[in-house]
Amino acid sequence: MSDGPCNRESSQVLTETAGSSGNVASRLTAIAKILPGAIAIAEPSGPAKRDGSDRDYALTTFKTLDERSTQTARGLLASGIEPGMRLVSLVPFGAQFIELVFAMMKAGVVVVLIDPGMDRKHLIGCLQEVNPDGFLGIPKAQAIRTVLRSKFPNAKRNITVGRRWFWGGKTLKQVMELGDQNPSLTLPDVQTLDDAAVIFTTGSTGPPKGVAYTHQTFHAQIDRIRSRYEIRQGSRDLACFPLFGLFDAVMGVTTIIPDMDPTRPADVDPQKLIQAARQWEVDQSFGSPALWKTVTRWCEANAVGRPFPTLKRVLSAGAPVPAATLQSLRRFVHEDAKIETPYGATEALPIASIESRAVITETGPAAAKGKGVCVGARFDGVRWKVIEIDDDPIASIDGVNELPRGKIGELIVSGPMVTKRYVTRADQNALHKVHDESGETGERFWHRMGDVGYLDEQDRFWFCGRKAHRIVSSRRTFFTIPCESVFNVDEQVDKCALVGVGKPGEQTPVLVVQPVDLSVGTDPTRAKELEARLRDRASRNPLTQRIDRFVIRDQPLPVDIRHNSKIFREKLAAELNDFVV
Ligand SMILES: Nc1ncnc2c1ncn2[C@@H]1O[C@H](COP(=O)(O)OP(=O)(O)OP(=O)(O)O)[C@@H](O)[C@H]1O
Repeated sequence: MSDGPCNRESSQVLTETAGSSGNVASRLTAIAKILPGAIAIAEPSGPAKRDGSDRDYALTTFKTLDERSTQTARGLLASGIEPGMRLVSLVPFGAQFIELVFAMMKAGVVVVLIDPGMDRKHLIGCLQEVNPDGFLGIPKAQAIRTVLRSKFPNAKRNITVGRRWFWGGKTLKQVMELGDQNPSLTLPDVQTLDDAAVIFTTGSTGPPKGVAYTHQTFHAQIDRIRSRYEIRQGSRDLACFPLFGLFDAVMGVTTIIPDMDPTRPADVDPQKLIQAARQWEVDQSFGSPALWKTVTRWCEANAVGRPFPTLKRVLSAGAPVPAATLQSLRRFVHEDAKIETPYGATEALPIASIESRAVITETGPAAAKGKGVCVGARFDGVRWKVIEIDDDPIASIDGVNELPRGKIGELIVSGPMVTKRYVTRADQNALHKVHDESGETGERFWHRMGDVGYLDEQDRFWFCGRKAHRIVSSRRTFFTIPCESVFNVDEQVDKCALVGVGKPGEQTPVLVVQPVDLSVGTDPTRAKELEARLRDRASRNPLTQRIDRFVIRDQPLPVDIRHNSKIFREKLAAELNDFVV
């Protein structure tokens, strides 16, 4: 497969990165030199005004962000923390979070980032497996860590962000004082291939996996995101997806921290976003599909005109975004806005992207007929193949059977943004990494995304669901996304999930439906009406003809915490299997 037009851009990307030090945090220092007085972060301070007028914000310039993170990095090193140590960040998203992540990276620390909203059992398991050298966290987090300390035998370097109570370690204030007292302490010389972070997957297919990020991974991500989305210094981003604040800072973009609970994006108050967007003339925003659904629903019911007139770049990732949501959102943002849906995974990001107009006019209507969700064309430097589905490890690329265009299989990817290994649940490495001795790709391995779909004639990927969620009956395989799309077009269906009951090979597909009006689930007459309509839809499409079991719920479907958008189909399947057994 040729890289075609990507080659020119790749050399440009390489040149851009080559000039900087290996440490991704050095990009912040470079930006601070160019834009010292520009605002890096604006964070609401005090409550929103009742009349919706301008509110107060605490401001951090790029110069301050860079200087303070350097001072803290020196303090970390002076307090005995060594490059390469793993420190867990347990600081809520905000200006301080961004500053501390840069400080840890400048000190050469491997930053462990974990979703605070993650299921408690998984959270403790993930942290235990990561075996951290310490925790940098707010008092509440340190108190819990102290109670559980036997689970973290190596966690000796603990820093409290705020007041320290009955546990040991230093406070951030003490660390910063140490930094101040050691102004000539040299920061480590970090290489691009050194580990920078451990970031966890969302856990849609079992407990979250800890992914090792090198500085190179971040460099590759930043270069591609900036170049494909034409992100310029001076932009203002309403960062509804916390990690994007880190990218903003190194791209010279101002991060406006929204007044919302980042662990519950679907519960965002759209009026607060509108107010912030107006006050800051925000031109960019990143949020999950569930967040944009909440926003568009509110705007449809309440908004007059365009509530986000300056918003020209909207990014939404993590799960498919329905064409209807995109179409609706277009009415509320700048008329020339680009609404992009990047596709990728914690292990490999970004892989592909598609703009809303292509979805609305072309790929969305095809998706509604069960063709899958087109996630677009690949990013510069990405290589991809669709191979025959296999649930076992594949040791070498020589052992894969590549499928022709249009055939559904599993997607494998390679490129500089693709991470090499899991550091927790390390057994998953064999199932997800494929060696490529030829090194033709520039990398010596491929990552199996765990997603199924196909490539079209324009080399775009059509996502058909997770490999682990496919339903294998005695007659055929059902892929979740194409089947569900056939039912999602019903105006009474909010979301639905196709899950399998029984053993793989003998599974029966069951469609579990979350109606728009949940009370339908407790009203047998209306539930029967909805079921009859869905049955009719099923019978009219060859893909869904064999689906004849429907469950109409009176509760929302379980979804992930990070995006509120990925349906936890495994939980549903377990519930149904228990029920049937
Ligand atoms: N634009 C998109 N459209 C559809 N699905 C997407 C998109 N972007 C990401 N995804 C889905 O999200 C997955 C990556 O999510 P993430 O890395 O957060 O963890 P996860 O895969 O949900 O969890 P786990 O790997 O632990 O099961 C992709 O493999 C894909 O299934």
